[in-house]
Amino acid sequence: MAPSKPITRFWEWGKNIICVGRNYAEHAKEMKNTLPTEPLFFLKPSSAYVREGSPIVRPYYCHKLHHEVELGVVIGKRAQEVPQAAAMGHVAGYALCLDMTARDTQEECKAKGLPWTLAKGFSTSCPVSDFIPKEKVPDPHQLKIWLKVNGELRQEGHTSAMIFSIPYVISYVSGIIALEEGDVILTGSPQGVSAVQEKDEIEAGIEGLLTMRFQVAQQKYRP
Ligand SMILES: O=C([O-])CC(=O)C(=O)O
Ligand SMILES: [Mg+2]
Repeated sequence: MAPSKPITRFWEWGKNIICVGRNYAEHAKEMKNTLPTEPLFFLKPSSAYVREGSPIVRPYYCHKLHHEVELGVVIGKRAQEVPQAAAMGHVAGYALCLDMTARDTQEECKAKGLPWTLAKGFSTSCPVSDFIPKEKVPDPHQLKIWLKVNGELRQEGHTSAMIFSIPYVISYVSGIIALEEGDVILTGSPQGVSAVQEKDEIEAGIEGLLTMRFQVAQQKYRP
């Protein structure tokens, strides 16, 4: 059944957040990762969304919280086993997303062969902008995305540099996970990821379309 809320507030729908990793060669290189031959992907829980006005909270177990600025693709129509040629017909629009990453935890998970959930799926790990309808974006592979910390430019990337295009990612993922209306695909981070501290101000944008700002806070809770 179609959700009754407008897709302009997709982050309230409780749908899937699918994240592609290592989709920009320069970022894979800075992380000393090999280039993927097929998209690498992982999930965040939908409760990971956070909106402007609320802080990004560094988890109590993390000492190296990294920002990754990424273009989010918002699915508008269920997609299962969709060929590349039809993939863009399943897109409702876009959003700017941050794939906040507990990098030290991720390194530990990689070394131990454990899943990345603690590193990628904690609450507030997916700051998200307003919805951008697809009509406003003639070509999603011609966007400049950027991120500043305390006014200093840290990331600047062009979506033309993606290794796997948006139609390919939709086609590939839809052959494994059925995509639903309101799902979002984070398309991977360009280079320049770096650590942020409590009280840091993160500003990110898609050139010519929108900007968003978040402050970093520290989780006080200990189990
Ligand atoms: O954290 C990573 O290594 C992968 C990732 O999310 C990205 O490349 O955007
Ligand atoms: Mg990422």
